[in-house]
Amino acid sequence: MSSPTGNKYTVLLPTYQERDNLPLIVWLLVKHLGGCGYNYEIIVIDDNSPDGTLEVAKQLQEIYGEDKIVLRPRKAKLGLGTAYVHGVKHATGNFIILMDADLSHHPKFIPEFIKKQSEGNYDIISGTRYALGGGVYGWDLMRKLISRGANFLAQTLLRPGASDLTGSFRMYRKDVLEELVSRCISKGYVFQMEMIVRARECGYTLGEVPISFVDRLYGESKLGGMEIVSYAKGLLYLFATT
Ligand SMILES: Nc1nc2c(ncn2[C@@H]2O[C@H](COP(=O)(O)OP(=O)(O)O[C@H]3O[C@H](CO)[C@@H](O)[C@H](O)[C@@H]3O)[C@@H](O)[C@H]2O)c(=O)[nH]1
Repeated sequence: MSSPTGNKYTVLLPTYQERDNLPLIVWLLVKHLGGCGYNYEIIVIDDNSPDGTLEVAKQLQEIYGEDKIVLRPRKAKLGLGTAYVHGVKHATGNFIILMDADLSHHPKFIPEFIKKQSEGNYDIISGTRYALGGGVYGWDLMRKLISRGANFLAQTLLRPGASDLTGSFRMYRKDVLEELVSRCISKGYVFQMEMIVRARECGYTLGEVPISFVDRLYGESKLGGMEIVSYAKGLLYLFATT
């Protein structure tokens, strides 16, 4: 079946300890991309998860095919930002979707990203929790405050022209993403914010789609104290240098 838009979409799924989430997120991606006739591939970038995530990914590859599920594992946990950079090198789509593998980002929004992109011919589509129609469900008050606070600080200091700077559900033109990762120095969660700052520097256009972010049911967040410190350092660095 040919893709309704004539494009190929690569989904990058970074995984660390996502054995229980991977089968469902992959099934939902197959349903919302393959089921709508889109040409797509899913690249799983696993960082040697001790829970056997890679073995589950191999089983999914047998079910859905090697052209649909591509495995690009790494030997150690090297950080979320670098996992995306690694995945981009292997992507064959002309649009690339970055998202979490823990079911916080529902694949049902991807056709909305695709529609928005084609309506405005945007370089980047960013899913936003912090604009009208978006939301966060399942986080405790502390986690909501951390996310809102980080976003507010970044908005105030960087004025980047995107309402959700810390979110990670986005779609990029491949050449745009390649250019941005070549400029980006962040390795961890702060990568998402730096990408938007670099996009503004390059003059790329950005459209937003409201999304609902739902906290994971299985497994645990990897956003610990060290990541928060590194986010704060990254924010100050971007404020001072851009
Ligand atoms: N390969 C790889 N994957 C990783 C790593 N660290 C995290 N991941 C994967 O990255 C995704 C997000 O990680 P979580 O730890 O589940 O993130 P979260 O707490 O739900 O954080 C969400 O909110 C943050 C703040 O808004 C976002 O910055 C973040 O991207 C994410 O959407 C998951 O698929 C997780 O397995 C890593 O070092 N390597």
